[in-house]
Amino acid sequence: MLVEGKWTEDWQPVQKADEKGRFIRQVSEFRNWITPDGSAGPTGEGGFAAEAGRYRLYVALICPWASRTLIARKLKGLDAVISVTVVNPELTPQGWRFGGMPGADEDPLFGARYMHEIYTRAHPHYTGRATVPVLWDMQRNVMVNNESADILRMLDTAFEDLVPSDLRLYPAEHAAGIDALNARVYRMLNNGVYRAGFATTQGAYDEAVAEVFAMLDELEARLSSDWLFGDTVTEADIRLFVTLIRFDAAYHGLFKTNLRRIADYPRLSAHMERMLRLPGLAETVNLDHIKRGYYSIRSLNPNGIVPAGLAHVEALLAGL
Ligand SMILES: N[C@@H](CCC(=O)N[C@@H](CS)C(=O)NCC(=O)O)C(=O)O
Repeated sequence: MLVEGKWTEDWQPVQKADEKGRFIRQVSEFRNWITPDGSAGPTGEGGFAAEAGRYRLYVALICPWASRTLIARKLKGLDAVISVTVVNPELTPQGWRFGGMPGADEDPLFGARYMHEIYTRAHPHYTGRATVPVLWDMQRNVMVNNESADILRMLDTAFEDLVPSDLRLYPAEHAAGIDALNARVYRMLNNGVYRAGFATTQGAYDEAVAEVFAMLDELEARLSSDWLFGDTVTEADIRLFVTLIRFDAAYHGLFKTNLRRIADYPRLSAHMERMLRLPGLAETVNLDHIKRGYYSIRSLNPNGIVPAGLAHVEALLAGL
């Protein structure tokens, strides 16, 4: 991670653990919002007006948090408005790097080799991990935001004058319900799989796995209609999908969340497929990056061997 703007130690996936060996994720630091007129958003400072070609998203296709933002960009029709740079999915001793395999881009703005260089450009004395996604302002050369939950939400409304859309990912009538479900899905499932995978005690693992499958069971029972809220896709569906699509490919094996696969849940499988059929959405999924990225985490998989299986997920993607 970076300490006072200097890369100080080899990259380790476990960020922080509590006294019981439970994995703790770092809190994001850059929290400004793009808004239609540049006024300040719910957090951070103003000065980030919606403009075509001004902003860039740095993402990893392995990363569920980054994928949330890519999906919102697709569903809101913002491809031509916000550009994207994809990092290499294999984490190096210096964290994310650019280029080096199909589907991984070089950094077009600064020719950086590592993502942490983007952070020190934004903040020369930054202390913390150089995470993705990052939303970058190419006009002012500053980081707008590095919290995917914020980016997902701002993309729903920030560009509506430039690119009108009928789709509301966070509709007012379901806002409270979405917030309540998001909080539980985040804790028990999205981050729950990481808490299982990076647990350093049996007790922390047992607790996390139980929560992961309690939430999958609950969502399987709940999904009696196509979407989690109302009759169209919302951000709650996006936040569920990014974990479902990685589950059988990575979490089931590497993170040992192996009581059941998503393929064993008919409604969750159908939801995943429904998402994949939304226009453009499948372009945000790269199974090769997901597998190679997760299985490159040496502390969990010392020899870096990528498993062969997964015919069912590959067949689903191939058949779209
Ligand atoms: N709160 C952040 C979390 C992002 C995050 O943890 N990203 C991971 C990849 S999935 C990362 O970049 N990790 C790099 C590191 O820990 O050094 C968000 O949701 O945007």
